[in-house]
Amino acid sequence: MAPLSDDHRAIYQAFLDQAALDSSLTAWLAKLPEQLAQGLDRQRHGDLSAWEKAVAKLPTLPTERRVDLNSDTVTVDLELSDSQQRQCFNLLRKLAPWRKGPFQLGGIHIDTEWRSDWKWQRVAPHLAPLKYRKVLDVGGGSGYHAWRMAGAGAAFVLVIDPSPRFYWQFQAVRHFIGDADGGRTQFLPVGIEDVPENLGFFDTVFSMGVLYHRPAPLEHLQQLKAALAPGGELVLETLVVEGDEQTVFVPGERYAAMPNVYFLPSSKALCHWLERCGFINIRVVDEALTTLEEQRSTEWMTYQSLADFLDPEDRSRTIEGYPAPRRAVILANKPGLSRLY
Ligand SMILES: Nc1ncnc2c1ncn2[C@@H]1O[C@H](C[S@+](CC[C@H]([NH3+])C(=O)[O-])CC(=O)[O-])[C@@H](O)[C@H]1O
Repeated sequence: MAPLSDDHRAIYQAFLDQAALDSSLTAWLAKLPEQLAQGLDRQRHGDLSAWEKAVAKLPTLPTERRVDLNSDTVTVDLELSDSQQRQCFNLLRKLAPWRKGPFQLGGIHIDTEWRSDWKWQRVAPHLAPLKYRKVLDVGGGSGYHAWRMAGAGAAFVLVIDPSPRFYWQFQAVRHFIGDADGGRTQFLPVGIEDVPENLGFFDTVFSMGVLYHRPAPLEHLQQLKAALAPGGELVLETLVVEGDEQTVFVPGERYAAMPNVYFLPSSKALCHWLERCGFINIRVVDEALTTLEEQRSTEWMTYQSLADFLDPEDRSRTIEGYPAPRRAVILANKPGLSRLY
Protein backbone atom coordinates (compact mmCIF):
# COMPACT_ATOMS: atom_id res chain seq x y z
CA MET A 1 0.00 0.00 0.00
CA ALA A 2 1.35 3.46 -0.95
CA PRO A 3 1.98 5.70 2.08
CA LEU A 4 -0.84 8.12 2.90
CA SER A 5 -0.16 11.79 3.61
CA ASP A 6 -2.16 13.64 6.27
CA ASP A 7 -4.27 15.28 3.54
CA HIS A 8 -5.26 11.89 2.21
CA ARG A 9 -6.01 10.27 5.52
CA ALA A 10 -9.31 12.18 5.78
CA ILE A 11 -10.40 10.95 2.36
CA TYR A 12 -9.39 7.42 3.24
CA GLN A 13 -11.30 7.57 6.53
CA ALA A 14 -14.41 8.93 4.79
CA PHE A 15 -14.22 5.99 2.39
CA LEU A 16 -13.69 3.53 5.24
CA ASP A 17 -16.81 4.87 6.95
CA GLN A 18 -18.82 4.46 3.75
CA ALA A 19 -17.34 1.03 3.04
CA ALA A 20 -18.46 -0.15 6.46
CA LEU A 21 -22.00 0.62 5.26
CA ASP A 22 -21.67 -0.72 1.75
CA SER A 23 -19.24 -3.45 0.76
CA SER A 24 -19.20 -2.43 -2.95
CA LEU A 25 -16.74 0.33 -2.00
CA THR A 26 -14.13 -2.01 -0.61
CA ALA A 27 -12.73 -2.71 -4.11
CA TRP A 28 -12.08 1.01 -4.50
CA LEU A 29 -10.65 1.33 -1.03
CA ALA A 30 -7.85 -1.07 -1.93
CA LYS A 31 -6.86 1.04 -4.98
CA LEU A 32 -7.21 4.40 -3.26
CA PRO A 33 -3.71 4.98 -1.85
CA GLU A 34 -2.15 4.22 -5.26
CA GLN A 35 -4.62 6.51 -7.06
CA LEU A 36 -4.03 9.36 -4.62
CA ALA A 37 -0.27 9.02 -4.94
CA GLN A 38 -0.51 9.10 -8.75
CA GLY A 39 -3.12 11.89 -8.98
CA LEU A 40 -0.96 14.20 -6.90
CA ASP A 41 2.43 13.10 -8.18
CA ARG A 42 4.62 16.21 -8.09
CA GLN A 43 6.78 14.86 -10.93
CA ARG A 44 3.82 14.84 -13.30
CA HIS A 45 2.40 18.29 -12.55
CA GLY A 46 4.87 21.18 -12.55
CA ASP A 47 2.94 23.70 -10.41
CA LEU A 48 1.65 21.21 -7.92
CA SER A 49 4.15 21.96 -5.17
CA ALA A 50 3.32 25.69 -5.35
CA TRP A 51 -0.43 24.99 -4.97
CA GLU A 52 0.17 22.52 -2.15
CA LYS A 53 2.38 25.06 -0.35
CA ALA A 54 -0.17 27.86 -0.80
CA VAL A 55 -2.87 25.75 0.88
CA ALA A 56 -0.48 24.65 3.65
CA LYS A 57 0.35 28.30 4.38
CA LEU A 58 -3.28 29.34 4.93
CA PRO A 59 -3.42 30.56 8.55
CA THR A 60 -5.22 28.72 11.31
CA LEU A 61 -8.70 30.24 11.33
CA PRO A 62 -11.00 31.07 14.25
CA THR A 63 -13.33 28.17 15.05
CA GLU A 64 -16.23 30.62 15.29
CA ARG A 65 -17.62 30.80 11.76
CA ARG A 66 -20.89 30.87 9.82
CA VAL A 67 -20.95 28.56 6.82
CA ASP A 68 -23.66 28.83 4.17
CA LEU A 69 -23.66 26.12 1.52
CA ASN A 70 -27.20 26.97 0.46
CA SER A 71 -26.71 30.35 -1.13
CA ASP A 72 -25.60 31.21 -4.67
CA THR A 73 -22.20 32.21 -3.28
CA VAL A 74 -20.72 29.47 -1.07
CA THR A 75 -19.97 31.60 1.98
CA VAL A 76 -17.83 31.31 5.09
CA ASP A 77 -18.12 34.31 7.42
CA LEU A 78 -15.39 34.66 10.01
CA GLU A 79 -13.42 37.45 11.67
CA LEU A 80 -9.98 37.90 10.10
CA SER A 81 -7.48 40.62 10.94
CA ASP A 82 -6.44 42.81 7.98
CA SER A 83 -3.09 41.08 7.74
CA GLN A 84 -4.68 37.60 7.89
CA GLN A 85 -7.12 38.60 5.18
CA ARG A 86 -4.29 39.93 2.98
CA GLN A 87 -2.35 36.71 3.55
CA CYS A 88 -5.37 34.56 2.60
CA PHE A 89 -6.07 36.73 -0.47
CA ASN A 90 -2.50 36.34 -1.74
CA LEU A 91 -2.45 32.58 -1.13
CA LEU A 92 -5.83 32.05 -2.80
CA ARG A 93 -4.61 34.10 -5.76
CA LYS A 94 -1.71 31.64 -6.16
CA LEU A 95 -4.31 28.99 -7.04
CA ALA A 96 -5.73 31.09 -9.94
CA PRO A 97 -7.24 30.76 -12.50
CA TRP A 98 -10.41 30.15 -10.49
CA ARG A 99 -13.00 28.93 -12.98
CA LYS A 100 -15.90 27.45 -10.99
CA GLY A 101 -17.63 29.32 -8.15
CA PRO A 102 -18.41 31.92 -6.71
CA PHE A 103 -17.07 31.76 -3.15
CA GLN A 104 -16.93 34.27 -0.31
CA LEU A 105 -14.25 33.18 2.17
CA GLY A 106 -13.51 35.30 5.22
CA GLY A 107 -14.65 38.44 3.38
CA ILE A 108 -12.70 37.58 0.21
CA HIS A 109 -14.99 37.34 -2.81
CA ILE A 110 -13.73 34.87 -5.42
CA ASP A 111 -15.48 35.97 -8.60
CA THR A 112 -14.86 32.95 -10.81
CA GLU A 113 -14.94 32.71 -14.61
CA TRP A 114 -18.21 30.78 -14.44
CA ARG A 115 -21.35 31.70 -12.57
CA SER A 116 -21.67 28.03 -11.58
CA ASP A 117 -24.62 29.06 -9.40
CA TRP A 118 -26.61 29.70 -12.58
CA LYS A 119 -26.05 26.11 -13.72
CA TRP A 120 -27.10 24.91 -10.26
CA GLN A 121 -30.29 27.00 -10.52
CA ARG A 122 -31.13 25.26 -13.81
CA VAL A 123 -30.42 21.79 -12.39
CA ALA A 124 -31.46 21.80 -8.70
CA PRO A 125 -35.28 22.23 -9.01
CA HIS A 126 -35.52 19.03 -11.09
CA LEU A 127 -33.45 16.69 -8.90
CA ALA A 128 -34.75 13.86 -6.76
CA PRO A 129 -34.17 15.39 -3.29
CA LEU A 130 -30.50 14.95 -2.39
CA LYS A 131 -31.19 14.43 1.30
CA TYR A 132 -29.67 11.12 2.52
CA ARG A 133 -28.26 10.38 -0.94
CA LYS A 134 -24.70 9.28 -1.76
CA VAL A 135 -23.60 11.46 -4.64
CA LEU A 136 -20.80 11.30 -7.21
CA ASP A 137 -19.86 14.46 -9.14
CA VAL A 138 -17.77 13.39 -12.14
CA GLY A 139 -15.51 16.22 -13.37
CA GLY A 140 -16.69 18.38 -10.47
CA GLY A 141 -14.01 21.09 -10.97
CA SER A 142 -13.25 23.14 -7.85
CA GLY A 143 -16.06 21.41 -5.99
CA TYR A 144 -18.49 24.37 -6.06
CA HIS A 145 -21.45 22.15 -7.01
CA ALA A 146 -20.39 19.48 -4.49
CA TRP A 147 -20.66 22.01 -1.63
CA ARG A 148 -24.14 22.92 -2.90
CA MET A 149 -25.06 19.20 -2.95
CA ALA A 150 -23.86 18.86 0.66
CA GLY A 151 -25.89 21.99 1.47
CA ALA A 152 -28.94 20.24 -0.01
CA GLY A 153 -28.49 17.46 2.57
CA ALA A 154 -26.62 14.71 0.70
CA ALA A 155 -25.18 12.04 3.01
CA PHE A 156 -21.87 11.78 1.12
CA VAL A 157 -20.60 13.75 -1.87
CA LEU A 158 -17.56 12.60 -3.79
CA VAL A 159 -15.98 14.79 -6.47
CA ILE A 160 -13.70 13.07 -8.93
CA ASP A 161 -11.60 15.28 -11.18
CA PRO A 162 -8.10 14.55 -12.46
CA SER A 163 -7.06 18.24 -12.36
CA PRO A 164 -4.66 18.78 -9.41
CA ARG A 165 -5.29 22.54 -9.51
CA PHE A 166 -8.96 21.90 -8.83
CA TYR A 167 -7.98 19.48 -6.05
CA TRP A 168 -5.98 22.20 -4.28
CA GLN A 169 -8.72 24.81 -4.85
CA PHE A 170 -11.11 22.37 -3.18
CA GLN A 171 -8.71 21.89 -0.25
CA ALA A 172 -8.37 25.69 0.12
CA VAL A 173 -12.15 26.05 0.35
CA ARG A 174 -12.23 23.06 2.75
CA HIS A 175 -9.76 24.97 4.99
CA PHE A 176 -12.38 27.72 5.41
CA ILE A 177 -15.41 25.42 5.66
CA GLY A 178 -13.66 23.21 8.21
CA ASP A 179 -15.91 20.37 9.35
CA ALA A 180 -19.14 22.38 9.02
CA ASP A 181 -20.34 19.75 6.51
CA GLY A 182 -19.46 16.92 8.90
CA GLY A 183 -16.79 15.70 6.45
CA ARG A 184 -19.50 14.61 4.01
CA THR A 185 -17.80 16.28 1.00
CA GLN A 186 -14.64 14.68 -0.43
CA PHE A 187 -12.47 15.08 -3.53
CA LEU A 188 -10.42 12.44 -5.30
CA PRO A 189 -7.92 13.57 -7.97
CA VAL A 190 -8.84 10.77 -10.39
CA GLY A 191 -10.78 10.39 -13.65
CA ILE A 192 -13.95 8.39 -14.35
CA GLU A 193 -11.75 5.66 -15.83
CA ASP A 194 -10.25 5.08 -12.35
CA VAL A 195 -13.62 4.28 -10.76
CA PRO A 196 -13.88 0.51 -10.25
CA GLU A 197 -16.27 -1.20 -12.65
CA ASN A 198 -19.87 -1.94 -11.64
CA LEU A 199 -19.70 -0.04 -8.37
CA GLY A 200 -23.50 0.26 -8.13
CA PHE A 201 -23.04 2.55 -5.12
CA PHE A 202 -24.19 6.13 -5.73
CA ASP A 203 -27.83 7.27 -5.53
CA THR A 204 -27.17 10.26 -7.79
CA VAL A 205 -24.37 10.65 -10.33
CA PHE A 206 -23.67 14.04 -11.91
CA SER A 207 -21.72 14.43 -15.15
CA MET A 208 -21.77 18.14 -15.99
CA GLY A 209 -19.54 19.60 -18.69
CA VAL A 210 -17.72 16.30 -19.27
CA LEU A 211 -19.47 14.27 -22.02
CA TYR A 212 -18.26 16.48 -24.90
CA HIS A 213 -14.68 15.93 -23.73
CA ARG A 214 -15.04 12.14 -24.01
CA PRO A 215 -13.96 10.51 -27.29
CA ALA A 216 -16.25 7.54 -26.53
CA PRO A 217 -19.47 9.14 -25.23
CA LEU A 218 -21.54 5.95 -25.01
CA GLU A 219 -18.82 4.34 -22.94
CA HIS A 220 -18.97 7.37 -20.63
CA LEU A 221 -22.73 6.90 -20.21
CA GLN A 222 -22.17 3.21 -19.43
CA GLN A 223 -19.51 4.10 -16.83
CA LEU A 224 -21.91 6.54 -15.16
CA LYS A 225 -24.63 3.89 -15.12
CA ALA A 226 -22.25 1.34 -13.59
CA ALA A 227 -21.44 3.74 -10.73
CA LEU A 228 -25.17 4.19 -9.94
CA ALA A 229 -27.11 2.07 -7.48
CA PRO A 230 -30.31 0.44 -8.82
CA GLY A 231 -32.98 3.11 -9.32
CA GLY A 232 -30.34 5.86 -9.01
CA GLU A 233 -30.54 9.16 -10.86
CA LEU A 234 -28.17 10.38 -13.57
CA VAL A 235 -27.81 14.14 -14.04
CA LEU A 236 -26.22 14.84 -17.39
CA GLU A 237 -25.30 18.33 -18.53
CA THR A 238 -23.47 18.82 -21.78
CA LEU A 239 -23.07 20.89 -24.96
CA VAL A 240 -25.75 20.11 -27.55
CA VAL A 241 -26.76 21.31 -31.00
CA GLU A 242 -30.23 21.82 -32.44
CA GLY A 243 -31.61 18.88 -34.39
CA ASP A 244 -33.44 15.57 -34.39
CA GLU A 245 -32.77 12.10 -32.96
CA GLN A 246 -29.98 11.44 -35.47
CA THR A 247 -28.20 14.83 -35.28
CA VAL A 248 -24.64 14.72 -33.93
CA PHE A 249 -22.02 17.37 -34.60
CA VAL A 250 -18.28 16.63 -34.42
CA PRO A 251 -16.17 19.81 -34.63
CA GLY A 252 -12.59 20.06 -35.93
CA GLU A 253 -9.49 20.49 -33.76
CA ARG A 254 -11.12 23.20 -31.63
CA TYR A 255 -14.61 24.24 -30.61
CA ALA A 256 -14.93 27.76 -29.12
CA ALA A 257 -11.12 27.54 -28.79
CA MET A 258 -11.36 24.39 -26.64
CA PRO A 259 -9.31 21.37 -27.68
CA ASN A 260 -10.56 17.83 -26.99
CA VAL A 261 -14.20 18.46 -27.88
CA TYR A 262 -15.66 15.43 -29.62
CA PHE A 263 -19.41 14.74 -29.82
CA LEU A 264 -22.17 17.38 -29.61
CA PRO A 265 -25.49 15.56 -30.08
CA SER A 266 -28.93 17.20 -30.15
CA SER A 267 -30.77 16.67 -26.88
CA LYS A 268 -33.11 14.30 -28.76
CA ALA A 269 -30.11 12.26 -29.95
CA LEU A 270 -28.74 12.24 -26.40
CA CYS A 271 -32.04 10.84 -25.10
CA HIS A 272 -31.75 8.15 -27.77
CA TRP A 273 -28.17 7.32 -26.63
CA LEU A 274 -29.34 7.09 -23.01
CA GLU A 275 -32.12 4.74 -24.04
CA ARG A 276 -29.62 2.57 -25.97
CA CYS A 277 -27.48 2.45 -22.81
CA GLY A 278 -30.41 1.09 -20.83
CA PHE A 279 -31.50 4.18 -18.89
CA ILE A 280 -35.20 4.77 -18.22
CA ASN A 281 -37.36 7.77 -17.33
CA ILE A 282 -35.27 10.02 -19.58
CA ARG A 283 -36.26 13.69 -19.65
CA VAL A 284 -34.73 16.96 -20.90
CA VAL A 285 -35.32 19.51 -18.14
CA ASP A 286 -33.42 22.48 -19.55
CA GLU A 287 -31.80 23.70 -22.76
CA ALA A 288 -30.24 27.15 -23.11
CA LEU A 289 -27.53 29.13 -24.90
CA THR A 290 -24.56 30.02 -22.67
CA THR A 291 -24.51 33.78 -22.16
CA LEU A 292 -21.53 36.13 -21.98
CA GLU A 293 -22.61 36.97 -18.42
CA GLU A 294 -22.37 33.34 -17.31
CA GLN A 295 -18.81 32.72 -18.58
CA ARG A 296 -16.43 35.66 -18.56
CA SER A 297 -12.95 36.85 -17.56
CA THR A 298 -12.68 38.20 -14.01
CA GLU A 299 -9.98 39.30 -11.61
CA TRP A 300 -9.66 35.65 -10.55
CA MET A 301 -9.53 34.30 -14.14
CA THR A 302 -7.70 36.85 -16.23
CA TYR A 303 -7.30 34.76 -19.40
CA GLN A 304 -9.62 34.94 -22.42
CA SER A 305 -13.17 33.69 -21.98
CA LEU A 306 -16.36 33.10 -23.99
CA ALA A 307 -16.54 36.67 -25.45
CA ASP A 308 -13.17 36.02 -27.12
CA PHE A 309 -14.30 32.63 -28.44
CA LEU A 310 -17.43 33.85 -30.27
CA ASP A 311 -17.45 35.56 -33.67
CA PRO A 312 -17.43 39.30 -32.85
CA GLU A 313 -19.71 39.97 -35.87
CA ASP A 314 -22.16 37.18 -35.14
CA ARG A 315 -22.51 36.03 -31.53
CA SER A 316 -24.55 32.98 -32.61
CA ARG A 317 -21.32 31.45 -34.02
CA THR A 318 -18.01 30.43 -32.46
CA ILE A 319 -14.75 31.84 -33.86
CA GLU A 320 -14.48 28.61 -35.85
CA GLY A 321 -17.92 29.29 -37.44
CA TYR A 322 -19.77 26.59 -35.46
CA PRO A 323 -23.07 27.07 -33.56
CA ALA A 324 -22.43 28.97 -30.27
CA PRO A 325 -22.42 26.91 -27.03
CA ARG A 326 -25.85 25.58 -26.06
CA ARG A 327 -26.21 23.31 -23.06
CA ALA A 328 -28.86 20.80 -22.05
CA VAL A 329 -29.65 19.17 -18.72
CA ILE A 330 -31.04 15.64 -18.98
CA LEU A 331 -32.13 13.38 -16.13
CA ALA A 332 -32.52 9.62 -16.34
CA ASN A 333 -32.67 6.61 -14.03
CA LYS A 334 -30.91 3.29 -13.83
CA PRO A 335 -33.55 0.54 -13.76
CA GLY A 336 -34.21 -1.12 -10.40
CA LEU A 337 -35.66 -0.35 -7.03
CA SER A 338 -33.85 2.37 -5.12
CA ARG A 339 -32.91 1.70 -1.47
CA LEU A 340 -34.39 5.14 -0.75
CA TYR A 341 -38.02 4.18 -1.51
N1 LIG B 1 -11.47 11.55 -17.40
C1 LIG B 1 -12.07 12.45 -16.65
N2 LIG B 1 -12.84 12.06 -15.61
C2 LIG B 1 -13.44 12.99 -14.81
N3 LIG B 1 -13.33 14.32 -15.01
C3 LIG B 1 -12.58 14.74 -16.04
C4 LIG B 1 -11.93 13.85 -16.91
N4 LIG B 1 -11.25 14.57 -17.84
C5 LIG B 1 -11.46 15.87 -17.56
N5 LIG B 1 -12.26 15.99 -16.47
C6 LIG B 1 -12.70 17.21 -15.78
O1 LIG B 1 -13.97 17.59 -16.28
C7 LIG B 1 -14.17 18.96 -15.97
C8 LIG B 1 -14.92 19.63 -17.09
S1 LIG B 1 -15.43 21.29 -16.72
C9 LIG B 1 -16.94 21.06 -15.85
C10 LIG B 1 -16.89 21.43 -14.39
C11 LIG B 1 -18.19 21.33 -13.62
N6 LIG B 1 -18.70 19.95 -13.58
C12 LIG B 1 -19.25 22.24 -14.19
O2 LIG B 1 -20.21 21.73 -14.75
O3 LIG B 1 -19.09 23.45 -14.04
C13 LIG B 1 -16.02 21.81 -18.26
C14 LIG B 1 -15.12 22.64 -19.03
O4 LIG B 1 -14.47 23.49 -18.40
O5 LIG B 1 -15.07 22.46 -20.29
C15 LIG B 1 -12.80 19.57 -15.73
O6 LIG B 1 -12.72 19.99 -14.38
C16 LIG B 1 -11.83 18.44 -16.04
O7 LIG B 1 -10.68 18.45 -15.22
